[in-house]
Amino acid sequence: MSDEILIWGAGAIGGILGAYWARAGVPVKMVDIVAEHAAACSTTGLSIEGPVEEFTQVVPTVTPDELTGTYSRIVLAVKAHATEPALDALLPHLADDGVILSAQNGLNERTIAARAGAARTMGAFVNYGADWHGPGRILFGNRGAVVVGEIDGEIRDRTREMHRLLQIFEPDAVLTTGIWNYLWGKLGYGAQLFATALTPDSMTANFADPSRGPVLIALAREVMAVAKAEGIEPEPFNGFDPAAYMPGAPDAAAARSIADLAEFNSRTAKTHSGIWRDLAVRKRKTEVDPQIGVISEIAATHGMKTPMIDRLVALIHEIEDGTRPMSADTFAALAEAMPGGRA
Ligand SMILES: NC(=O)C1=CN([C@@H]2O[C@H](COP(=O)(O)OP(=O)(O)OC[C@H]3O[C@@H](n4cnc5c(N)ncnc54)[C@H](OP(=O)(O)O)[C@@H]3O)[C@@H](O)[C@H]2O)C=CC1
Ligand SMILES: CC(C)(CO)C(=O)C(=O)O
Repeated sequence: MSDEILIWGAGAIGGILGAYWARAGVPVKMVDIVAEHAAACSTTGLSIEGPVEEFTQVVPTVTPDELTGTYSRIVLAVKAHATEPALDALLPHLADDGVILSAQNGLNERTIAARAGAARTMGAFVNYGADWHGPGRILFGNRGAVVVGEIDGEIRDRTREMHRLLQIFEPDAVLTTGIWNYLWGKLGYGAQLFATALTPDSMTANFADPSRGPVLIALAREVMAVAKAEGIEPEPFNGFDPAAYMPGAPDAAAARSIADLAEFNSRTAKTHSGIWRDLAVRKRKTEVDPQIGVISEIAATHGMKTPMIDRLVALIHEIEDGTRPMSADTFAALAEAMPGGRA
């Protein structure tokens, strides 16, 4: 069995982790389906670009069909809708007593636990900003919250070890007994980010637009109400304040969180979300179903309705299908689902 940490998905999130760990001398290997990217990382090196830090680091990287061996620690960093196909190829390489760490947006830990077993699943919440710019090139746009924890809340030796490893990359990384609280917080923020991608505008331009604030607030309120029904107590991070969107919270608190998110996102070199990038640059499907659609499925188990989320998912699909543009009008179409009608 190999001692190397295996990173499955060497894109924006996984590639940065791999470059930092390799530079620190941590044995690491990456796996990615983009053969040109794997070749560049292994030979000329992976260039981390942007305002946080710039360096080039060789990181051994292979395509899934080239991988051999068994690994005790695998970091999964593919988009949420690639989780199942990635697991098909990954599971034969996971040691019986090994663990998969999900470094993704969404509730992928549920999918991983169903396939790999709960004992072989660990959760992470990542909010640093990064974009894959081409083979061997990743923009590190900004530092952001990084949190790790077991899905059953216990802290084990392996959890402490993963926390120590994450601190090599992000010194402020947090070790938590409540990883689901962070993942649900990110779902609320994630819904807002999907809404910003209905338009061509930057994340910060969306959060700073007074006419869009009420829509972004209504979306997060819907997600936080579902979190509450699930018995989750979402955690705040980088300007997103879950308490501000909880049932009964004053409008002023929500408005303050929106202003804080405008401010946080004004300081990144990654101006637009990964969702916007999938739609506008990569021209491909987004993670909307496993990341956002799942919220209405969970809401239904509590007898709750999520009209804003449902409308958001439908609008993103229409952009993916080319039947709607990314525009202010498309954002306005989301506003029509607000409680009481338009903002
Ligand atoms: N980028 C960011 O700033 C942030 C992203 N996240 C989350 O992190 C997760 C990863 O996103 P991100 O790094 O941006 O995505 P990227 O698309 O940049 O990276 C994922 C990489 O994995 C590759 N891949 C896809 N399927 C497989 C597979 N089956 N086996 C191996 N490799 C595969 C992709 O190839 P291909 O492109 O060809 O599909 C791509 O190179 C997502 O859930 C995202 O929402 C969270 C916080 C911030
Ligand atoms: C904007 C960001 C980086 C926030 O973490 C993100 O999650 C995304 O690009 O989808």
